Amino acid sequence: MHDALMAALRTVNDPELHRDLVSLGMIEAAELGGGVARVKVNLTTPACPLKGKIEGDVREALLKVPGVQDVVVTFGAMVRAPSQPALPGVKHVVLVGSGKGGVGKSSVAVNLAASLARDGAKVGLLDADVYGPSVAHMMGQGAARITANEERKMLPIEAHGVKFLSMANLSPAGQALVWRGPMLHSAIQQFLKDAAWGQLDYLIVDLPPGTGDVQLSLTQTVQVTGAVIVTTPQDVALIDAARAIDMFKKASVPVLGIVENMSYFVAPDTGHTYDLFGRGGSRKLGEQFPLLGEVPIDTDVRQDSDQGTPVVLAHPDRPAAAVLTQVARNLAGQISIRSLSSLPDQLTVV
Ligand SMILES: Nc1ncnc2c1ncn2[C@@H]1O[C@H](COP(=O)(O)OP(=O)(O)OP(=O)(O)O)[C@@H](O)[C@H]1O
Repeated sequence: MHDALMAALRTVNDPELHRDLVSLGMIEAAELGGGVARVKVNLTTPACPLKGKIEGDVREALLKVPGVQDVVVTFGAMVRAPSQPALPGVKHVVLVGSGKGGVGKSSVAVNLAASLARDGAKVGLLDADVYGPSVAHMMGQGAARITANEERKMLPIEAHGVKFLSMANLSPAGQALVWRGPMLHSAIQQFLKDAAWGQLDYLIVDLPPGTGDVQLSLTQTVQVTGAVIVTTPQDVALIDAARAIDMFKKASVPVLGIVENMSYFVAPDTGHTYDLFGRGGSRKLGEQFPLLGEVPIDTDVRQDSDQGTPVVLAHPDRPAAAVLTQVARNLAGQISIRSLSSLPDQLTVV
């Protein structure tokens, strides 16, 4: 009967990876007892954007097998590392960049990290926006100070299920750090390599805006899975975003997708939607990059940040939070696609 179940499961494709669940090695167990088929599917990320669809397709396929009256699908998840993991213990480093400042890059980075962690992934967040580190404040840990373990490695601070490091937690509160190029390079190296990140599925890196030394230094320091570009819809922001895309291209960093932030505003009193900056402009950046989501302007995004809890956790039902959650899942899906496209045709079959 196991064979019959597996044969049926071979007809179910992962909708994003376009290969069947069996050859992808995603079926951990499949058994039939008392007319009930019990299947455990191991997803390629706990933040799988298409979990519901996979469950429906598995159910439909198994109900066609003679003797199956009911189907129980359970899920596990294991994020697969690329052939060359980014850092020891860290599977994927994802850069969050923007061409220009103030487009909401840090807000997106923080909410991506919190959302992936809430979905069950092991997540780190590195604030490499050394000129304006805001992650610590947005995580409600502006006053925390970084300590070291017995191996003299920096211990990331933990909040909202995310481990993070920020320059803001090194310097006395409210004081700016003045860094020059080589110091910046070594500071970022240390944050990446001399920190006790432990086991991480995703290390999200909030880059400084623009296309300067820090961004390049990072792409040369570790094997990066890819970059997310945050932009707003107006032409000036898009021109700068195109420049950032070009920088990543030259550094051989794949662009995993675009996030259009402050895309539109829904008036709370009338429900009217206003495209303040000309919504949808990021599609002009080219069809070749997935649009991970269009995030509306929502005062809760700012207020929750100021109060130290990302909006995806503080107000998950707000439209902006729902989009940001979907952006995180779409990103996780893109990372799975990237990691699996480099794997052989046939993986372990149970
Ligand atoms: N979708 C949104 N709705 C409302 N406010 C937002 C939204 N996104 C970001 N903001 C607010 O806009 C301001 C700038 O956001 P943020 O600091 O994330 O931008 P940034 O691109 O990282 O900026 P910098 O270039 O300074 O690093 C913050 O006050 C933030 O709370």
